[in-house]
Amino acid sequence: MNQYILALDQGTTSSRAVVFDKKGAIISVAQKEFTQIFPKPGWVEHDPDEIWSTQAGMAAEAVSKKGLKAAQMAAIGITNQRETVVVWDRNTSEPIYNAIVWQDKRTADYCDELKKEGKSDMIRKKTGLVIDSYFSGTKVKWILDNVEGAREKAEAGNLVMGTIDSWLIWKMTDGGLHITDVTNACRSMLFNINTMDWDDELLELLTIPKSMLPEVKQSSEVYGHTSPNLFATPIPIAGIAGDQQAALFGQMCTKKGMVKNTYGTGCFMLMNIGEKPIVSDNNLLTTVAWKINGKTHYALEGSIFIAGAVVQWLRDSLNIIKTSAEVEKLASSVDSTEGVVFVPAFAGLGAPHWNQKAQGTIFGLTRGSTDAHIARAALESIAYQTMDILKAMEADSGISIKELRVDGGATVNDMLMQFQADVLNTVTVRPKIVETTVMGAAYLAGLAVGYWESPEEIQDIWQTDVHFNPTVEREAIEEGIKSWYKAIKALEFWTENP
Ligand SMILES: Nc1ncnc2c1ncn2[C@@H]1O[C@H](COP(=O)(O)OP(=O)(O)O)[C@@H](O)[C@H]1O
Ligand SMILES: O=P(O)(O)OC[C@H](O)CO
Repeated sequence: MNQYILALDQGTTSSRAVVFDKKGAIISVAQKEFTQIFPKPGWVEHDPDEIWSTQAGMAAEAVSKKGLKAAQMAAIGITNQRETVVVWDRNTSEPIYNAIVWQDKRTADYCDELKKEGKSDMIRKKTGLVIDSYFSGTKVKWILDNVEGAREKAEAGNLVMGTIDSWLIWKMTDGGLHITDVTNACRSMLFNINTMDWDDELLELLTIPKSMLPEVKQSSEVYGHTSPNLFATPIPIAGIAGDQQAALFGQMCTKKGMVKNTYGTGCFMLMNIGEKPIVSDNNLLTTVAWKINGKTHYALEGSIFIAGAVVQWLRDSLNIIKTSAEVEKLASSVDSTEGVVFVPAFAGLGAPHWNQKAQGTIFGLTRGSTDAHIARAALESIAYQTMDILKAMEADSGISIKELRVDGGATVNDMLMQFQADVLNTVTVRPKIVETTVMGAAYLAGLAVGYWESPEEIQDIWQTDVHFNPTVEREAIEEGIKSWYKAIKALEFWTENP
């Protein structure tokens, strides 16, 4: 009987399940979007039960399509939207509040207080992170401080917390496992990336009881098996990684200096920096790339909060396109933005600016500006934000980047990919299979159970589809870059002078 790997990708906007074969080919896919909850400006929540029901539903669908059977799955790998956090009751498995999503800004003022108290250096050295509401720790503190009775219950040992990987595995094992992996733990602002353990000083600072925390595991090992309530045959759960680290692995950026950028809701660029963490001098994050066979690899990361989401905004709020795909045609209908610059800071600005209070702004509008100019400026903003991060990465690592491997939903847009290559003046490489996030999770699980023998075996699966080479004259591009920096400066002034 043929054996396969089932990989689950619980993303910000949808839950997906994909079955892979040994050659890395996709055998079946199931995907479902779920509800985004915006209770107040700047707040973003998900219903943990809907996350679970959509993810479990998609897993069941993927393993039963095309005559497949659960018993054929050699292992399950899990990858997930990171930082988004759930607090639930250890005894009933009931969440006590919605999941607070990574984009949620409700703890921005508290983060500013921590900065004023002079905690930035200590937190950066221990966690590799800048203080920002993006990370899970302050979100958990908010739940404990604001949900009635939560703190007492937590202190009595009755509440547990976890990122989406923990929550899914808890549900998949009927509460049998409360675990996470190093790549998710390191996004909590509670985990020390030098000692590779939860940090008591940070837990005390954020007043989070240690009893709430999951056990931290490697990214590739057999953690346990699914409960018989999920699939008739228990399947080993054998890989966990946050989605961006999974994509780095799925892109086979396994050597120091290799870089990938994922263009989804946000954009996340990661550079493999080897087995020693580098503290960034340029406002990037240092993050754990993976831990396999006892060896930890680190990455520098630049996180952009709004990338493909700006296209959704054009579609859903401005209604100037009907589908995301239409943006390419509209943006290509003009040769330039005619001076329009769009900074889509709908959720503040992430790396390297870290401006929590920045808001989306469009500069340079004239009576001649049209929806096409705005659409083009929106796409260009994705490339400019990526450029800011690439420059910071080169400065931190001292490595000049030779090629950028790309993946994620927005990479189907050839115009965007070409513009990206032009702005970076660097070749942009799109692989044949752009499902690298979920593939990364499959690889991690497959390696743990011996489905694949070694990363070298997997290396041969990764294949290039298109190389986008820089083409245009630098002059026009440099003009555009100058305008982008002017816009970022103006936005800084706007937020500093409320
Ligand atoms: N042709 C396109 N051009 C630009 N952006 C696109 C295009 N098609 C989809 N997108 C964007 O890609 C994102 C979805 O990518 P995906 O990798 O599935 O995201 P996520 O994992 O964050 O949910 C959406 O924000 C969508 O607007
Ligand atoms: O679900 P995605 O692909 O938007 O990724 C979200 C990131 O993990 C947030 O850090």
